[in-house]
Amino acid sequence: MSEPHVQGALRLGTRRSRLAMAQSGQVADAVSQVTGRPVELVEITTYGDTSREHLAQIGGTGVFVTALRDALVRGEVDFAVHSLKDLPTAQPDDLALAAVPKREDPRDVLVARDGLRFTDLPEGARVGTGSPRRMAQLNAYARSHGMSIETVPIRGNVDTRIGYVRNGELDAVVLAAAGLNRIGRIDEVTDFLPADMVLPAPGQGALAIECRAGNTAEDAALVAALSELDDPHTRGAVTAERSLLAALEAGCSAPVGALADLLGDGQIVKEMRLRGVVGTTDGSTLVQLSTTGPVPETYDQAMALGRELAAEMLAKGAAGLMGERAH
Ligand SMILES: NCc1[nH]cc(CCC(=O)O)c1CC(=O)O
Repeated sequence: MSEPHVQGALRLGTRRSRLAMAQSGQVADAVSQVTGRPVELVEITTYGDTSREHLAQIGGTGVFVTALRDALVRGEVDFAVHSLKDLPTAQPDDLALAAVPKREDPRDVLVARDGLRFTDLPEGARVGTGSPRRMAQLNAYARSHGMSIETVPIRGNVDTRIGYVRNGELDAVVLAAAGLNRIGRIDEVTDFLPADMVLPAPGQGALAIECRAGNTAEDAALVAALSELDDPHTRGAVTAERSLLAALEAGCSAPVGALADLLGDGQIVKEMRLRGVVGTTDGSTLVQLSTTGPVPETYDQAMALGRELAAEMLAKGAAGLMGERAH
C-alpha cells in the first residue's frame, strides 16, 4: 500500500536495501532538479530481497526488478531506479528505459582481511562470491598464476558479505566498486581488480531509470524529463555490453563478463573496444575475446558491436559454457 502522495510529487519505487536506498536517494535529488518536483520514495520488497536461496538457483534474471516493474505498470509509482546489471536485457513494451546516468567505476573489487591484495592471498584462501562470472575469472586467474584459492558461494547484501571477512569466516569477498562507493564503504577495498583480470558484469556501475513508456501525455512528459539525466557515452557502452549478453542468450546469473570502453590517442577518441568473457565456474575453460570498431553513433551500431563479439565467442564454444549453475 502506498501512502496518498504529496501533490505534485513524483513517486520513486525502490528496494529497501542500503544500496538501493542510497542510489534511489541520489537519483531522487537529480530528478527533483530537472523536473522541479519533489520526489518521494516508495519502498517495495522484491523476491530477490526475501529469498534465501542462491541467486543462480532462483534464476537470477530479474529477481530484484519484477516487483518494481509491477508497481510501475499498476501506476503505484512513477519511476524506478535499478542497477543496470540486474536488469534483464529484454525491455517490456509498456516500460521505457528513460535514462542511463553517467557510470561509476565498473570494476570489481576485493575486500580482504589484513589489507591483502588478490595476488597476495595465501594458499587455499577462501574467497566469497555468489557470482559464477566472478568465480570463473578468479579461478582461471588463480590457475594460470599458480595460486590455489577456494571460491565460496555466498549471497546477501553488501554489509552481510563484508561481515564474512570481518568475522573470519572468509579471507576475502568480491564486490562491485560502484556499490561500495554509493554506500560510502569504498575505503574498505583492499584491491581494485583490473578489467583484464576480471571483466565486470554487463552494465555494472551504471544505473537505469525506468518509467511507463508514455501512453498518456503525463507519462510522455516524464520520459522526456528523465531523459535529461541520460549520459550518451554510458548508454552506448552498456548498450554494446548488454547486446553481447542478449546475443549469448545469457541471464544476469550467467558467467558472462563484458566491458566497453573508448580507446584513443590522448584526448582524441578513436574507437570503442568491447571485451567479453564466458567460462566455467572452476576456471578451467574461458572464452575471452575483444573487438573494436568505430565509436558508435547510434544505439543500433552499439548493438551490432555486441552481436559481432557474441558471434565470435559462440564460434569459440561459448554456448557450452553457459546455463551452468553456481554449484
Ligand atoms: N547483484 C547485486 C548488485 N547489483 C548491483 C550491485 C553493485 C552496483 C552496480 O554494479 O551498479 C550489486 C552488488 C555487487 O555486485 O557487489
